[in-house]
Amino acid sequence: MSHQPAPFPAARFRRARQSEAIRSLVRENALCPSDLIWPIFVRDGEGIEEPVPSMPGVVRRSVDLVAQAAREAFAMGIPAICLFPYTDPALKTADCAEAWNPENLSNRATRAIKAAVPDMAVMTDVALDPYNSDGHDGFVENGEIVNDRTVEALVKQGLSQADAGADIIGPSDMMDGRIGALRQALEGAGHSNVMLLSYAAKYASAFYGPFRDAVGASGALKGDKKTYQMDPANGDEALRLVARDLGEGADMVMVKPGMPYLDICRRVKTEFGAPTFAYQVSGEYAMIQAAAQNGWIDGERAMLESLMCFKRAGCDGVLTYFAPEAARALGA
Ligand SMILES: NCc1[nH]cc(CCC(=O)O)c1CC(=O)O
Repeated sequence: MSHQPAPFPAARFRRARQSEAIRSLVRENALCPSDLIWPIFVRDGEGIEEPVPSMPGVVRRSVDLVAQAAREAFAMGIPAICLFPYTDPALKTADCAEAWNPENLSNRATRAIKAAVPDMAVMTDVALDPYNSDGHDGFVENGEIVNDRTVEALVKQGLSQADAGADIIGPSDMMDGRIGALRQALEGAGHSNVMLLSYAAKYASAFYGPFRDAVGASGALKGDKKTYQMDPANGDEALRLVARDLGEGADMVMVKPGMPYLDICRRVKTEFGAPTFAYQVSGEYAMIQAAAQNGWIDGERAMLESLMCFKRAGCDGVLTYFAPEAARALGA
């Protein structure tokens, strides 16, 4: 590509910005509802929609209302939903066995969505934090988050999600070796079509705060997640992790959080060309909503701009709590 434009006035860049018709002709990227994966929170009960205070506009839904929400989202062109369970503290045990209970909330919600909207892709989360009384994504032994025993549990969890009908399994735990172990187990169990969307470059971030409220893990979390999630100072390491996970059998990779890590999105897409997703996490959502509620920014414009920027950075799609609102704003 030549970076030497003709001298003024042969080149007037404003010509290409003079009207919406012209701007739309030269626009480099597009944002559509089909770029969006909608993360939702599932809770027990029936007919319940319970607001999450730190995420205005986001609710925890009972399974029956999850199915209804999926129907509405699919009608707006959103192709995938990602499930996060709000687990009753009484079900959190040292062995995290609820994580692979075929009747756990996540598996029931998967079956309900698949029954209501068979063509909607269901993505599930592999990590132990919703089931672990200390809020960590892995087992804790003598203050250490242990890797290999955790991977064995993650495999059981992933298999139970595949058995329930999940299309895409998203390991968000950041243990080493889990993608290879999951891929091998899925192949062995006849789930060769189940996809792995690896949270390959997941950072130890302050932007997950509202999510931990939403799944009831905030009070529970002892310490931090810095021994398994990435240091925000690192970029090259993200490329090594993506290479590793693609090599172990990931079909798609994710960068998380999103907006502060667009440089990582671009580097991952340019380097590997694999399906690349960003997670616009709870804290990013909360920032935009809070500023909009205060009248400090135009919430809809900020939402659409932030989502378009993921496309420009090379992402194929975005996990975002804004999915239904964005689809509506895009005219779905
Ligand atoms: N396995 C945990 C998990 N899965 C998704 C998120 C965060 C999502 C968000 O903030 O929106 C987290 C939080 C964490 O790592 O503590």
